[in-house]
Amino acid sequence: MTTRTSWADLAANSAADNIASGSASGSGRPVYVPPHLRNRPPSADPPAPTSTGPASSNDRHGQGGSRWAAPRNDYNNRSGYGGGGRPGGWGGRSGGWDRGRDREVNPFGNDDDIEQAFSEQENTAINFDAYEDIPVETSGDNIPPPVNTFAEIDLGEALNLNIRRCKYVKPTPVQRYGIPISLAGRDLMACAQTGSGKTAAFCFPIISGIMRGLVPQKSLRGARTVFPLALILSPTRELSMQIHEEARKFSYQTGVKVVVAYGGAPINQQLRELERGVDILVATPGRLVDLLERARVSLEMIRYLALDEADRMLDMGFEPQIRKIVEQMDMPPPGVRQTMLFSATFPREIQRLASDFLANYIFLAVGRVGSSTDLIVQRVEFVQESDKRSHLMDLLHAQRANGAQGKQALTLVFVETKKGADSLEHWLCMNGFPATTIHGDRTQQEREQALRSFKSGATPILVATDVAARGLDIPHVAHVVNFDLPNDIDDYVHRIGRTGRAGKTGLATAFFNDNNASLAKSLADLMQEANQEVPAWLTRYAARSFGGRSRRPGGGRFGGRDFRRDSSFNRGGSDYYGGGNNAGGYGGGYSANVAIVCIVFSRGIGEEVLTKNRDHFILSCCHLLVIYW
Ligand SMILES: Nc1ncnc2c1ncn2[C@@H]1O[C@H](COP(=O)(O)OP(=O)(O)OP(=O)(O)O)[C@@H](O)[C@H]1O
Repeated sequence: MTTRTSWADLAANSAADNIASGSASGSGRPVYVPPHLRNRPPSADPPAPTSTGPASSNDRHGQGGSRWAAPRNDYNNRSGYGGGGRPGGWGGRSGGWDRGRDREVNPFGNDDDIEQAFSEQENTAINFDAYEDIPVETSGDNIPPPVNTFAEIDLGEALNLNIRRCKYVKPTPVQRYGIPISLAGRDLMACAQTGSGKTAAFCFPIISGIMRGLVPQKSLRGARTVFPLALILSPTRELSMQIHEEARKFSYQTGVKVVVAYGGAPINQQLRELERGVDILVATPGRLVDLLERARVSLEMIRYLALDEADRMLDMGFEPQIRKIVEQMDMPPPGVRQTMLFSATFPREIQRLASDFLANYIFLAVGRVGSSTDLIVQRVEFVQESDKRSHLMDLLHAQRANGAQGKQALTLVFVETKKGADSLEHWLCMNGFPATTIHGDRTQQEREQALRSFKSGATPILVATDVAARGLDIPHVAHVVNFDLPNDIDDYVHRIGRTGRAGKTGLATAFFNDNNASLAKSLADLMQEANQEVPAWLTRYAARSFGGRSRRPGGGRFGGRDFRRDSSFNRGGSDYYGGGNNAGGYGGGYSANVAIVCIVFSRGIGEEVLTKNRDHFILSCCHLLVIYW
């Protein structure tokens, strides 16, 4: 890799006069300076060196302690909430970390110069035509209007520069609508299709808000507790790492510091990183609870809370932890903090739970809630269990024969169990197909190594459990194979969404047999809605089946979105929903037509049935009485 000056650094340094120093004068010791104090006149210190060495965005954990400044000092000199507005516009805030001895690693690498980067924009940009006709619905009070360009949004100079470095030419629909809503300080529940740019939609307003210095800072002198201003929670370690990497790019030289904390990695290293200062903490719930219980992190100063894959974060697996973090620690309540929930799927009962975390929020749906994008060609093939391996082999051979014209085409294969993943990987390797696995029984190091090897194309087949189903943005995944279909149609939507991202097309193949009968109806409905060819045999299965675990009330393009519009929700005198725009066309959906359902089970079976069908029960019942014997 070349180590010449990156275009990003050149651009930043051309505005050297504006670079905020923030170094502790006199001490010679670099200190963390909170963002609201960084908009200072340039100091005598030299600007940051323009070459950052060969560090890549993936070597975060190998950097030892050299990346950031010494432990943060007291930063009590603060502005209050909402205080001050934006004096003098944004132009002056392009500096970042203390530039005494330490420097911010350039997360864009050192690969391009300015000219080259901008000339490449056209080629690499998202295919926006793919989003032209996408239906968008918003509901709630006083909804800020959408924008058409990033230039229309006052995000700040340094962030705008990073958006250009990312080669984002214009905002995707979820960004066009979502960013103005969040910048206006409103809570948001946003549902948009996989691969449509939700990460930036929640990161930009957070970074911009912190840059504006509207958030007070706090530290306790001598204490080791840190007080992040924003918290981004995601369900998996790999997704948290990815969000962290994205957020670091967006916040490069803005002065906003992003730190990640997730399980499976040594906590001491993460503690050290936190001690160097944190504005935005990206975390998985388990590790965050650990940090909170050790009193190493306080949520007292949280101004922004974002839940990525919010429906997953609020389903049974995570809900208790999320409630603990959000409701039982020291986080400011809804209305004081700003809360943003994002996902591609938002079952109604989860929306209901989620509303506990929000204040007078706006609901945004880009495309139908939980729909898949029609950029993904979906195929379903009837394959008996015993034939699955040979069928997969046929697919892979055909793929090889068709060739990807020198480009690395990656295949992601989803299976049900961790054992199944290991055994399929072994079998593939034995048959000459380089494969690796990612699942919960592998060490974190192995998981990260597997992902790296897959991304690089060294092992172009990744066999995965649902741990890789959500959020991961891996370029060049050309084919997703559902070797084992999931029980839940929403999981299917997220899995196939690992391909066909950012306006690109992709292919998803599912192996279906009698074991998947309960998914037939929701799968057929989903495919039909995404203009896919539904095999006649699947339609017959669908006609026979009860409907699977479909949590999609209403049906039709705009059936059932914001749950506040559901008549059964409003019946009890609830007054959540306050109007909105684009009304009309909402399907009725489920109604609470069963007062009490009494289920009598033997213990083991009953628990399993209940666990698997909880959401369905919640949808259909007001009260559920369960008796075991
Ligand atoms: N405005 C934009 N212009 C060009 N590319 C963009 C833009 N916004 C996002 N992208 C790119 O699109 C890809 C998908 O974005 P992202 O991972 O945020 O999708 P997502 O909606 O969160 O998907 P998922 O539902 O799977 O989590 C990323 O590679 C991102 O860099």
